[in-house]
Amino acid sequence: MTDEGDTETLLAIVASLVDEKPSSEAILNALVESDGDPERAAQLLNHSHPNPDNGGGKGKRKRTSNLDSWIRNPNHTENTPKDASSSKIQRTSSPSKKTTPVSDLMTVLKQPTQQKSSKPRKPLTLSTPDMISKHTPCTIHSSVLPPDLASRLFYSMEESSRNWQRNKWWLFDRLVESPHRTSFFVRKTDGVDDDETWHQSAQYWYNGRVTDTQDTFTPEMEEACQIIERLVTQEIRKRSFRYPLEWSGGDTGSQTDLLWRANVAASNRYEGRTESVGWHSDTQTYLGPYCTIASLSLGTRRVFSLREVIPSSEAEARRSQTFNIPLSHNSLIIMHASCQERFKHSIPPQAAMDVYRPTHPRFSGGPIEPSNCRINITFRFYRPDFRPNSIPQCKCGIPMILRADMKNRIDGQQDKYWWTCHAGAQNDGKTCNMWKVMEMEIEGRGPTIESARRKEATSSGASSGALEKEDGDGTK
Ligand SMILES: O=C(O)CCC(=O)C(=O)O
Ligand SMILES: [Fe+2]
Repeated sequence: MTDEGDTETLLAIVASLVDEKPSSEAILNALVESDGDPERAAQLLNHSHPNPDNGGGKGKRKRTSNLDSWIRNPNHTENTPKDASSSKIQRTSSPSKKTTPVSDLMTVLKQPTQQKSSKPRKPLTLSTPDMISKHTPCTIHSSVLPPDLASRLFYSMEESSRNWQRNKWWLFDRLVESPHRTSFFVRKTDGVDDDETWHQSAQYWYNGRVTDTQDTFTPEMEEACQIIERLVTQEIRKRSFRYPLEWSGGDTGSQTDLLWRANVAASNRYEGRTESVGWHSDTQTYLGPYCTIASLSLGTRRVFSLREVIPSSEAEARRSQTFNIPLSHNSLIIMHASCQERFKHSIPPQAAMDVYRPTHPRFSGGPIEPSNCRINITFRFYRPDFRPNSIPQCKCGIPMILRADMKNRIDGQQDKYWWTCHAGAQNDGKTCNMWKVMEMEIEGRGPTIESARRKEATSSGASSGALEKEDGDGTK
């Protein structure tokens, strides 16, 4: 996972800007006080109380035009942690001494900052499917698998996940580590075609770390996937609005066709109430724009938080709202199109947590074994038009990653995506900093909802004939 927790990102950045490391608690408090701005938080920690709005206090550091050099060459001054009283910012488990959970430059650039003068709004708990559909681009589905399959899947994943690794990658000059264990799986029988190159994409999940892992769906995952694919397809068909850049391939209109298929899955293990994943949106390198992700919860109930990133153009007019959604065993949350473009999500640490008691024993006649573990499986449809050999490479010679420009999005019609260098994650923080705008048509990607509509208009004679471009075949 390339964009591990944004709160962790902020923690590491602030830590890199101060001389003596304050506690995570002190950094979080400073971040709360500075509305999530790492530079201001570092100033608060370095000085007693500079006021950036009236010219700054003594030693106020000038923001350089290049954030990268700003992060790499902090002008350290004295360090006086400020003990702020309230903390509405999402707390995550404390970073370890050697490693600090974080991410990459583009994540930093896309921080969901709050309005300068306003206090964060109180989080709203969404406890019913209707509330979730009303406030977010998600739908929730409880008891999605037959109970015995859900139990079998939980047991098998719980057992194998004991050996899963924590993701490790470089952020600037420090090695950081995810506050949970994770693993990536490729489907044996790719639901879309016979292409086996999805195995290459596993490397991306581990932040570019070369790995021999060739995990494929277990029989229980395959069984669950077949149920989930049908449900996701039904839910997509029910959506009243489809975004122009959504994938439209394979939709013949037949009700038995599957619009959405999972060809990979990523799984996370959260032990106890403190393991977490910080604020992030999922990188869209192989998912493409306006993707749909189906996330299955097994084991202990944890809260899933969503928070809208307010576009810069609306920052003065409205404030972001955090939504908390409790996810119980055997529930599926579908993050529909626009969720990765508009919202960040997280699994925050909790003050308390109920132990999970499986309905079925691990072995017939065996005892019920309570657990404090949550397993999450995100079933993902990697698009044929974003297959590994179509991903541009940066000057470092490795595949770039794709991100939506969340802060500058407009209306879902003309939004931008950026390809950016990702080498630094595994290269002692060294990156070529290359980036470029993703251009669907020029890169020959599709078919999309938009290109399918144009094709239909052209073939029905409704078009003026100006739109004659063929859709890409997705193999580039
Ligand atoms: O555990 C979850 O529900 C969320 C996991 C997640 O956000 C991810 O794997 O990208
Ligand atoms: Fe995610």
